[in-house]
Amino acid sequence: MSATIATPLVGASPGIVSASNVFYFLLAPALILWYAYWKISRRHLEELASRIPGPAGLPILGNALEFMGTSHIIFSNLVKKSDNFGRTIKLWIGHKLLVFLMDPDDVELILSSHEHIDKAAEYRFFKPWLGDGLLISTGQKWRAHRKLIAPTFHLNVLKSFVDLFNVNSLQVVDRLRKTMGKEIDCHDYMSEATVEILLETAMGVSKKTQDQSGYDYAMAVMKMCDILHLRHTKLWLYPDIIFNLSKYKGYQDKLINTIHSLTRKVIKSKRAAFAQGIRGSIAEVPENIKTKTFDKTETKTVVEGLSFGQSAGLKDDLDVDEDIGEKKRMAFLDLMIESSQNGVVINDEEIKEQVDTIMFEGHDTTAAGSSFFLCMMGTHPEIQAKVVEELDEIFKGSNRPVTFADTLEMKYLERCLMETLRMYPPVPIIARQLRRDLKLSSNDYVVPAGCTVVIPTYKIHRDAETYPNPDKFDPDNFLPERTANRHYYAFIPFSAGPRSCVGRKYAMLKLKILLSTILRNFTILSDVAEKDYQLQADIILKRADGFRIKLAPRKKVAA
Ligand code: HEM
Repeated sequence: MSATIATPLVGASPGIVSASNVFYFLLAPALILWYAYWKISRRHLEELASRIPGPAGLPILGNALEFMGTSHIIFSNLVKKSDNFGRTIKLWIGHKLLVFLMDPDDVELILSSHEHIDKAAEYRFFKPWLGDGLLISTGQKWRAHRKLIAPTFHLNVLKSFVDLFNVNSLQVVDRLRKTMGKEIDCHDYMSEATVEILLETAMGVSKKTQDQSGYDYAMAVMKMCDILHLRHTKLWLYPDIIFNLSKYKGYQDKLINTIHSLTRKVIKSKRAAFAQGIRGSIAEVPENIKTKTFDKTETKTVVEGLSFGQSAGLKDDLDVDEDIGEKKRMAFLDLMIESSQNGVVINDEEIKEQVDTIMFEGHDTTAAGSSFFLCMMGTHPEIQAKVVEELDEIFKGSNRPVTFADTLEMKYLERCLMETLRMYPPVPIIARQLRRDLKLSSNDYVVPAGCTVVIPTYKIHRDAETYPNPDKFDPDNFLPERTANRHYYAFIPFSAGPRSCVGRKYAMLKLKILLSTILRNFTILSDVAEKDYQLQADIILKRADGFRIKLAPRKKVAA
């Protein structure tokens, strides 16, 4: 159908104009008006931004060219460039303003706030995968679900996981034993193990009943993170309309399908167990691994601060002292299913979103943390020897499994773990959307509403004013006398405040059991110096060159 309209304005010849001519005739002024309105609405943001220091950018593109090249090149360029500025830096990616805050006083303003809790717009790329789960949701939904989920990671729930942490750690040791003397990428082993541990503990299903290996799931997650990182750094892939036309969309759909098929199976098998009246994990623990017989720790032990990854003096909703009652102390997926049965707090779709979120956040972070730890042990044999000396003191050559009480004795190992998380924080940046102008504490700058505030944990943890000799792996950075004098917000591997990591205590307990079990069995060897690590930050911090180590059997100390 031809769309023409008569117009008296254009005379008799030809007497009519096509609708498309009118459209283009009106489009130009409309665009000019829209641009003028857009510029005026951004005047405040641009004016405040102009006072904040940052590298010079190009018209329209801003600093987008800084994000060219491989993940490793982008990461090392940004880290190097940021050394030329102070603790507040701005960057423009096209029209998007990013303000990096590195002063712990300013970091505190954001992380301790109950107002600045909205995640940055870039987190929306996670949506097809994680839906509106705890990591990205905000407002009332986030508050209600945080309140529901945080108690499922209470220490008393975690203690019931100790045996399964042991069983799974011993199975990793069996897998690693087959690699003696060969160079391996330990991240492959850690990813598989951390997925399987999550399945058997927080999800409470048996990994044997899942007909997909933890490794396949972990690899799909890793590739998904590559795509998300690409979208974060390549300006043209921001709009869905362009991304959906790119080759990456089909690839992403396939990966999400692999990831979601595991989630669906997990929920299905948990529901089936629930229907049979089974509560708690259905994964089996062999009799000889059950620690009940020798762990004499009081059930109500409350351990805060550094033992569980938090700067001494900081508290969050995981540090609840009171015993919250037997009924409420359920593991994550048990509680989700039970709550959904009355449909009020959480519905089926929301359970899926939360399971996807916990499966991702719970495995990839700890896989990176444990892999960096093993590399540190290989690169610093003298430090490894001290960790082993402490383990020999605790276990006296016995093969017995690790108890909760043992983990509290692993003070030196804990300091090495903290130092690993300082130098190689698995979540290297945290980003929030600012809804209101924010006057900084450390200087006179005002960060404008509408920008993305970036908290670069990696840089904050390597600040020479806070950590003398920041690029040296020194577990003594976490001696009580040193931590006591440090700003709480200068060490934030698990973030802090109301949106801190809900899995912080889970991660610390699991890592101590997993890593001590590996070190009791093997000597870790590595000939790659830290300066040669090729770091990349595809959402989670990793080594682009692989986490390469070798293992040798360790001789047991006599009992
Ligand atoms: C070494 C291990 C871990 C590290 C370094 C880590 C770090 C973090 C960080 C920095 C955040 C804040 C992210 C942001 O604001 O964008 C976070 C959030 C979160 N983490 Fe972890 N995490 C670890 C392990 C875990 C584990 C084991 C779980 C679950 C079992 C978990 C579940 C979560 C969840 C659900 C959130 C979102 C919390 C919220 O927004 O309310 N994490 N984590």
